[in-house]
Amino acid sequence: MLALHSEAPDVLLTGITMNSRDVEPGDLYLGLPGARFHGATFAKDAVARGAVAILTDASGAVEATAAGVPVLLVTESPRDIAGDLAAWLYGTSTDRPLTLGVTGTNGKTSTVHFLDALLTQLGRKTGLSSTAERRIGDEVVVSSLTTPEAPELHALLARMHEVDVDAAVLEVSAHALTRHRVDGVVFDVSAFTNLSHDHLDDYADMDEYFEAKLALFTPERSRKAVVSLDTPAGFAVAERAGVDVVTISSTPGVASDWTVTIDDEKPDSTAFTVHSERAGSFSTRVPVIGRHMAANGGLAIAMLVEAGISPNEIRSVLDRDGGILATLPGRSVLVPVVDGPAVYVDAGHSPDAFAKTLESVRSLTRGRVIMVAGANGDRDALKRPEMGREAALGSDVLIITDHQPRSEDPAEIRSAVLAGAREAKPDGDIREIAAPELAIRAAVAEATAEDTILWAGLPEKEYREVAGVKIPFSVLDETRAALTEAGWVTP
Ligand SMILES: CC(=O)N[C@H]1[C@@H](OP(=O)(O)OP(=O)(O)OC[C@H]2O[C@@H](n3ccc(=O)[nH]c3=O)[C@H](O)[C@@H]2O)O[C@H](CO)[C@@H](O)[C@@H]1O[C@H](C)C(=O)N[C@@H](C)C(=O)N[C@H](CCC(=O)O)C(=O)O
Ligand SMILES: Nc1ncnc2c1ncn2[C@@H]1O[C@H](COP(=O)(O)OP(=O)(O)OP(=O)(O)O)[C@@H](O)[C@H]1O
Repeated sequence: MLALHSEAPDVLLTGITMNSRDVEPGDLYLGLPGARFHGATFAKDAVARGAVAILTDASGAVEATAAGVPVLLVTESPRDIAGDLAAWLYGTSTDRPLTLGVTGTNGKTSTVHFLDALLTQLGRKTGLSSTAERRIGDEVVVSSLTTPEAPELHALLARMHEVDVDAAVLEVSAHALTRHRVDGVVFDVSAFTNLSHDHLDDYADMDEYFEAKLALFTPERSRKAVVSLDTPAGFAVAERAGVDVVTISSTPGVASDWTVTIDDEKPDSTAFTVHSERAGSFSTRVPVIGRHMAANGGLAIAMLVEAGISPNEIRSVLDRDGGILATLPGRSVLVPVVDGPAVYVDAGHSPDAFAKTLESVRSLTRGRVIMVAGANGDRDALKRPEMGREAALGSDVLIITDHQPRSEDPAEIRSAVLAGAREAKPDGDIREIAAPELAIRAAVAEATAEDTILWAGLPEKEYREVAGVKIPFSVLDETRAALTEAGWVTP
């Protein structure tokens, strides 16, 4: 499959990358075909930055050869070997920290942040890769994709090993599995959270999306798996996984190795007990609302026990600290208001995420639930009416607004969400306010101290992408400003 394309002198490779902009001197540059470009187009740039060899396919051969360094030709799909090549070059098959991975439609980011917090509480040095953040110990690494491309991922693990990171916690997206980004990584423990409607722009149907996730649970990718039975897909993963599986459930009445039961729900935390026959009970809390978040916290604890960390050590740290001390970026963030409405912002952008967060908000609200919601452009359009439906069914007042239209017409996105909402609740109080800064102000104007406002669907970023342009915008700052202008005190 591999062929040397030029009269190649010996070269010493010290790194590997598939992005010309990230090339370091001594790197092997992978010039791979993509949706927009062929990576070989950037071969000369890569060499100018210090690439000492190029790997490409037949269609990239001419441009790669013109760059003047040895070229390796891969006749079939070169992406398929990138992970193994990177693992070999960086030695990450053996020299890497304890590696934990989480996949599923929702709860990946939350679970890896719970894992990271708990490991830190246990005195372990951690590395983390999530949608929200990428970090090696205290060193922050810039991230764009949820799961980095294989060469970047292996470099990350190698660097973690170099600086004595004890455990790496990684979010594994379906795209990462489909696109070979985690190839060459064998997770010590991997986990499955749930499966619900999302990403049907990238996958033909839910079956294909499920198969993408299932690929994590093979001996090439995982040693052991903790699988949540909270959605029907969990049962199918447990049945079809090619590795040892232990199951966990937060659904009453479902038999599983680990169970999560809710003990208490507060506006700023959820107390729960996670139990297994072998490890006993852990009664603790997560600093965020929702039974689903307790399920994620229980999953994190179960993963650490299954990874071999002593249950008693975990129990004593949880008791000492009063729970898992995580800060979840943008996930059900409580905006403090003195004697006012409870206000949350949540990054959830799928029908099930809306439903779960609304359910927990409802159980904590004496008055009305006022929701500000929107959907993003250039992503699965089929889920928009379903998001509208869940939003309408779970709230008393629903304000549909613009989030990140990206290249799409925002009015069309709103109208799809509105259609689902109005169909589900024809007599509901459902409004359309395009500008998000006005939508949150309308929600605040409506709210009494007994009510809860939930603004869901926008990540905690410093911008919104509109017509391809990133406009400065902070969902948290905007919410605080709206509350202050309305006379509420926000400490
Ligand atoms: C569908 C998909 O995943 N596409 C990713 C993919 O694009 P591509 O292979 O089509 O690449 P391309 O842009 O045509 O470029 C071809 C090649 O030239 C290289 N290049 C390109 C330009 C340049 O100046 N130099 C250079 O070397 C690129 O690195 C690439 O290897 O490789 C690019 C480089 O790594 C990624 O930026 C791009 O992610 C796009 C932006 C994306 O939106 N991905 C989403 C769908 C995604 O992966 N999301 C999941 C999370 C989903 C979730 O759970 O919410 C994720 O893990 O992030
Ligand atoms: N276990 C769960 N079940 C259902 N919904 C959940 C669960 N955990 C979190 N959510 C909802 O999904 C939203 C996103 O959570 P999180 O960021 O942890 O998921 P994710 O899988 O990383 O998603 P993404 O990478 O697409 O942001 C949360 O803000 C919450 O609304």
